[in-house]
This record gives sequence, C-alpha cells and structure tokens, in this order.
Amino acid sequence: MSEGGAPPPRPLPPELLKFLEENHLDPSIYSSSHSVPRYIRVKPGCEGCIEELEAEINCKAVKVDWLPGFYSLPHDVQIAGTSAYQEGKIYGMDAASGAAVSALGVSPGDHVLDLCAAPGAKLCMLLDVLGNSGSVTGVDVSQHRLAASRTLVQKYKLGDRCRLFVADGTTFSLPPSRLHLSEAGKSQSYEDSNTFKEWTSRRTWKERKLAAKARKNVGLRHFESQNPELIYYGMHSGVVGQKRDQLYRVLSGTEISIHGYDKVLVDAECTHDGSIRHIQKFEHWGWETFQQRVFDAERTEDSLAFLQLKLLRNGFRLLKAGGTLVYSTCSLTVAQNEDVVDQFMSQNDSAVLQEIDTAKGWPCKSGRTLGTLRFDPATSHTSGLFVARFTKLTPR
Ligand SMILES: C[S@@+](CC[C@H](N)C(=O)[O-])C[C@H]1O[C@@H](n2cnc3c(N)ncnc32)[C@H](O)[C@@H]1O
Repeated sequence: MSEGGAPPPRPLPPELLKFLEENHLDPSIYSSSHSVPRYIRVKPGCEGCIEELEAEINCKAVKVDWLPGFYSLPHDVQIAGTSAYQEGKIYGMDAASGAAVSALGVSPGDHVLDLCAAPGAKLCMLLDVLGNSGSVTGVDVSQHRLAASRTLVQKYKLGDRCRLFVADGTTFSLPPSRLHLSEAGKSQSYEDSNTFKEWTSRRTWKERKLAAKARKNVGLRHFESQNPELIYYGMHSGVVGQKRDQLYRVLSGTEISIHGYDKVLVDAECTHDGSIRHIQKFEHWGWETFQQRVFDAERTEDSLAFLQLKLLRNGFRLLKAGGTLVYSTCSLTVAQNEDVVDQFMSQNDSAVLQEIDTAKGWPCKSGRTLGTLRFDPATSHTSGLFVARFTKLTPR
C-alpha cells in the first residue's frame, strides 16, 4: 500500500525542459505526473478478481467511471506479483491507451489491423473486445517486440483470432483473412505443404525445408520483396487451411475498398514524451541519454514525423470504404500529431476526420485540429495521448 501519499514533484531535468521548449509545450503539464494513478484493465468476465486483488495489494481499486473495465490504483502499487496478474485476469494499461482503442468503436465480427502492435496492450484489448468473432492482425517492425506481444496474447489466451506479422507498417499490404476454418479447411488438404496447418512454435527441419520450398514455388514477387514474417496465428484467425498464395495475395485499391480491414489502429512510433512511465525510466537510464533515446541519428523530428505520416497513409490505404481508423501517439508535440493529421488530410480526399462520439465525458481536451483529442497528466490524470479518428468515404 502507498503510505504517506504521492512524493512531492521533482524539478524537471534540463534535457526534458529543453525538449518541451523546442516543442512549445508547457512544462506544467507534467506538474501532476507524480500523482497519476496506475491503471489496470480487467479481462472481461474476470471482474470478480477485484476484491481479491484489493486484499492482496491492501488498497482500493477505484472504477474509472468514463472507461468500462478500467480501475485506478495508487501510482506506486506493483501488480506483477499479484495472483490476478499472474493468472491473466488483469492487465497494466493506462486509461488513455484504453481510450484510443475505445475510439475505434470495434464491433463483433470486425477484421482489425493494428499496424504498430508491440508490445501489445492495445492488441490484447482489441482481441478482448472482439471475443469470439472477427480477427486482429498485429504488425510491428521489431521482431523481438512482436515476439513479446505473442507471449502476451498467449498468456491471456487471446490467440485464437490473432495473426502477427513482423513487417514494415509503411508498406504492409496483406488484407484480412476473411475465411473461417470451416470454409478454408474444406477444399484444402492439410498434407499440402503450401497450406497452413495449426500453428506450432516448434518447426521440424522437414517442415522448415518444405516451407522454404513452398515459398520458392509460390514465387510471389510481392512476398519476396516485402517478406512479412508470420510469427503467430490462431486456429480461427483465417490462416489455418489457407494456401500461401492466398495469404500473401495483394489486393487492388478497388478490392481493398470492399475487402479491406473494418478498423485500423495506427498507434505510431513516437518520442513517448507523454508517457509518464517512459519518462520515469530516465531516472534509471540517466537524463544524459534523453537526447539520444528520443532523437537518435535515424530518428530526427523530420524523419519521425514522416514515418508517422507514412504509417497513417498505409493504414488508411488498407481500410475498407466506410471503415474507421484511429491514429494515436503518446507524444504531446504538435509536430507528431496535429501536423501529421493536417498533412494527411490535405493529401487524402477520401479521409474524413470524425468526432469521437464515445468521448463525451472523457477527461481530455481538444487538439489544435478540430475533432482530435489530447490526454495529458494535468487534464486527465493519465499519461499523455493524442487521438484522431478518420473514416474512409466510399469511392464514387
Ligand atoms: C507506441 S509503440 C506501439 C504500442 C502498442 N500499440 C501497444 O499498445 O503496446 C510503437 C511501435 O511501433 C513500432 N514501429 C516502428 N516503426 C515501425 C514501422 N515502420 N512499421 C511497424 N511498426 C513500427 C515500434 O517497434 C513500436 O513497437
């Protein structure tokens, strides 16, 4: 239990102050960051564990009234050792991150693309919301981070309708697998080495050889040039029973408008300056590493904003007409948020920025671009998060 309340705020280090000044951000945003609670999300159906959790951590879990399934705990409570966490009944997840997923408005049966999926907190929430229907395709450029998402999905028993691809989200092109096991399995022989069987973490030498041969035989130019590596798929993710050339097929723009994803989340790579937990990590890393970690050689402000724009563009390209896309970052800078959104809008006639209807009652404020939302520690008592929601017009 937290004794004696929150510690007094520490002065912000000069490295962070310089970053804030360069980005015209008011340092007072962080003045209450020391008292931002720790949030947890309860797995649907596991609400009964809260009482037991409270007894274990010896403090109250307070329901977040504006976001179903979320509770707040004192900021210094550790949840990793609790039974509820170890048994996969609760997740550590900031409420603002939950709001980004909620803004997507996922409905049963939706096929969802999570284009920057790792380490996977939002991916798990998407899978929990979908339950026994639809599918989620998680993409991330980092193999080891996506492998951590796979571990998470398996821990929480959420893998059945999930596919995970290591790929560059700016060029990823695979549509959802809308086939279900029963349909896919009918015409396919599982003995066929080109057909996906049930996923296993262990591949025999023979299987690896057959898979390599199959890839060669299929000879898909796109597969070879883009090579999205499938590192996990569940029984009902639409993969089992599919032929490789079906899975790796690429659709034309017109086909995507019909068969593309129903919902796309682009939780883009960013400087993480709004993430309280990330900022707190510098206490251990040392503030002298701030500049290098936030903006290393390849990640200058310009190229990072361009990466964000490319991720948003490609996520939108893979969205079906009438579908919804959410763009979010945990940065508070205008350059990574409103500027990216404005530039994207100016180049896409079919993109409409939508008001987030579920946001009524959310403790956030409007971004500079009308319709966008900003969470920050001072306003929201959460980590910082920017959210924008788009829909795609049906082509005329
Ligand atoms: C803010 S994190 C995503 C957090 C995640 N949505 C969650 O809820 O746990 C951004 C992610 O983008 C990934 N990333 C960076 N560049 C990428 C790219 N070109 N394509 C796909 N993912 C990329 C990073 O590896 C990182 O895991």
